[in-house]
Amino acid sequence: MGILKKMTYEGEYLFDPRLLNNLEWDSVRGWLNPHITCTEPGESWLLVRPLQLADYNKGFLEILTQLTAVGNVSYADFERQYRNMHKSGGYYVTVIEDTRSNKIIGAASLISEFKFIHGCGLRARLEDVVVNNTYRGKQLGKLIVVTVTLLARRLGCYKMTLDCKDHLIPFYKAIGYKLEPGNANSMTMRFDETPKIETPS
Ligand SMILES: CC(=O)SCCNC(=O)CCNC(=O)[C@H](O)C(C)(C)COP(=O)(O)OP(=O)(O)OC[C@H]1O[C@@H](n2cnc3c(N)ncnc32)[C@H](O)[C@@H]1OP(=O)(O)O
Repeated sequence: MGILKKMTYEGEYLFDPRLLNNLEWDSVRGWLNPHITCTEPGESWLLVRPLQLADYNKGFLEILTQLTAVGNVSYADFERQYRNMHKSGGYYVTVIEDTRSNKIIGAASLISEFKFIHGCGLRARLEDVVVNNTYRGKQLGKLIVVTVTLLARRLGCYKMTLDCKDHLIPFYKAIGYKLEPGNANSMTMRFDETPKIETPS
């Protein structure tokens, strides 16, 4: 099974695309109106899938600049970091492609983390959510976030958390995220505005 699984996606996708099939979309009915899913996103030209190396040339980094500073990332940098993520495991960078233009128009990352607590459980973090500004307001933000959230559930994570600006609280509340009383603070210590990309030894 291990070898078969590797042959079908390794090198092609950051993670096995079959993980996005048959997620529990019925459990989130009402959050997206009309109801769309990652496998039936409402338009034939919308494709929700794991990140690929080829996305470097499909505008993946360009849309991330609508979220934060990306810096000068060469293809070699991108490939090294992609392979770091693949090797490390636990990185589920998911994108939406407009197949008419072959451009990445949305992205969100689920990062899973092994814990000793919660019975050696797995927790999830939501990171780097963005939709290209010309495609906003069409539920694609909700679609990509709910996709990776359902994926976290499928992976067996006991919770998924995120940090966001105040004005986005209603966006996340509409898709099930809650501010837990006494537990909704986010604190930061910055070491570097543009962290270096390094390969773990
Ligand atoms: C964990 C993190 O990564 S937090 C960082 C989030 N990303 C960013 O801030 C990057 C810039 N912003 C974006 O890329 C987009 O505005 C996103 C991803 C936040 C939302 O994408 P969209 O495709 O526009 O979202 P979508 O169409 O699914 O909107 C759903 C609802 O959220 C609301 N909403 C969307 N964006 C915003 C916003 N910036 N501020 C307030 N409300 C918003 C919409 O009004 C809509 O409400 P409705 O369903 O009642 O009409």
